[in-house]
Amino acid sequence: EFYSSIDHMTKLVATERDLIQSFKDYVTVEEAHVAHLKSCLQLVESFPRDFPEDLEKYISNPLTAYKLVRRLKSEWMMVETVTKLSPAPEFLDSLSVKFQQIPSDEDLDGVALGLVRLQETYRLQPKNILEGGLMEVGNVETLSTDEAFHVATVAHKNLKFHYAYLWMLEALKQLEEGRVARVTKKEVINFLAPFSFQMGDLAQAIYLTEQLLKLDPNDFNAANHLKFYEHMKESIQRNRTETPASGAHIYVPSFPMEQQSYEALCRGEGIKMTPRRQRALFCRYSTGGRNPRLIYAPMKEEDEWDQPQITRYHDFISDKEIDTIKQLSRPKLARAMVLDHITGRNFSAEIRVSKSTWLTEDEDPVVSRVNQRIADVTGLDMQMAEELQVANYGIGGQYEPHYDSKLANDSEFEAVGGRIATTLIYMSDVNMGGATVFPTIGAALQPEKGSAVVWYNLLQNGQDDQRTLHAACPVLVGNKWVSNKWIRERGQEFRRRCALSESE
Ligand SMILES: O=C(O)CCC(=O)C(=O)O
Ligand SMILES: [Fe+2]
Repeated sequence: EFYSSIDHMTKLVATERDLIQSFKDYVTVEEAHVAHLKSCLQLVESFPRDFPEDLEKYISNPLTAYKLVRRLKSEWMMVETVTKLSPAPEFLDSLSVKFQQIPSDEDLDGVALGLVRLQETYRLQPKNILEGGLMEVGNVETLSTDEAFHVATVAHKNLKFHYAYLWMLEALKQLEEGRVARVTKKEVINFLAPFSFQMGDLAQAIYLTEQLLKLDPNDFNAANHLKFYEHMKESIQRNRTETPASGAHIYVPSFPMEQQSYEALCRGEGIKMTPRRQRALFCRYSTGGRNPRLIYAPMKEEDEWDQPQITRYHDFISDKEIDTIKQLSRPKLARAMVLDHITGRNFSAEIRVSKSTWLTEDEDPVVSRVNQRIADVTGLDMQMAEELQVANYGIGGQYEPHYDSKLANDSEFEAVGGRIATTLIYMSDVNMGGATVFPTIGAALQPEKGSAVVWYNLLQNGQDDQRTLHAACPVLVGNKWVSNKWIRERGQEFRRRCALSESE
């Protein structure tokens, strides 16, 4: 599928351009064909049409007989051939091959759902989206009535009722303004009227159902619904204490605290760093403990967080190295999987929407160079580290809160231990959204192209550090590329010493 990676989506632009050209070529050939048909028509129209009463006499002229038979045998046979001729079979064939590159229904719903997910996280109304919220990148887009209707139905199918409602209202508003659309007012109101009731807006349900009856006075369903709504209204007015049945169906999603905190952090709210603690965060040049490779080119090291320590290395990787890594990954990118702790199987899920792949050192010297640099700045042993993972996030691309260290059922676990540390390399800036956030501690890291952040997932006593729960916020505008390097416990015994106390 396309929607989970912007990189793959860009290919669709080429696909569309290609389709336009092919279709144009095809129409040219069809036009030539029609011109040919017209000339045939002209020819047959010149045939005699006024025959004398006495056909027998007429046909007994051998020249006439000859001409008639010849016409039927030759000209009409030609017409038969020409009309049966498929003018451009090769074009039709190539077109059907190209159609295979057209996104699936799943893709279409995926991008719509991505949009709704962004709305949820960043609290965006349709208005914010249509009137410039996303225009920073300089391309002004808006949604047509049919598109608004589609987004609404996808949101509804995915139980995102709040946004389904708002987009459906937007579609209706556009129709009332007289916009031309394939969807009709009746279809929209048919959806919206009972939906208004479910959303707790009885007055609107009544108003809309009346509109339906105006459009079609014989609408039996609408008449019945209206009776029911009127009855509800009366009973509410009669007995104000009676809880209105409207609203009974409202789906109120209850997010666990962590989820709320995650979304707030993504919006740039709720960052828990006191000024006092902030003053204790520093920037310095690091030689990785007099590492010979860093002595002459020390790393720009910055404290991002204190408890637990999260460190950022600026200019960790060059633009050229990034280009190479992207180039190596592009053909291999596939939808990222998550591990099911119960079955031990990998599966694709909305909680992780991105495409990823792994790069080995034999693929290019850049991979070993980057791995070496990770070893140099962390001072950890790379023998048991996982290969370099590269990920590209698509529209609404995200990774919901998780622990990198959680690797139940990992067969390697016994041999090489848990993921003691994570190095996350940002290979792009992101225009809007896409931060890496830590909901438990209230930290948010902005992607900065070329920088890398490092943290320990395990405490010094080897247990999971619960504070390292983290997430990749949905990308709102932009194309996010990252690389992950997970370093395993085994081999670090002499690099990172065990703690003396239980909880360090
Ligand atoms: O992309 C990010 O910001 C974080 C990615 C992440 O946490 C992961 O892939 O495990
Ligand atoms: Fe992670």
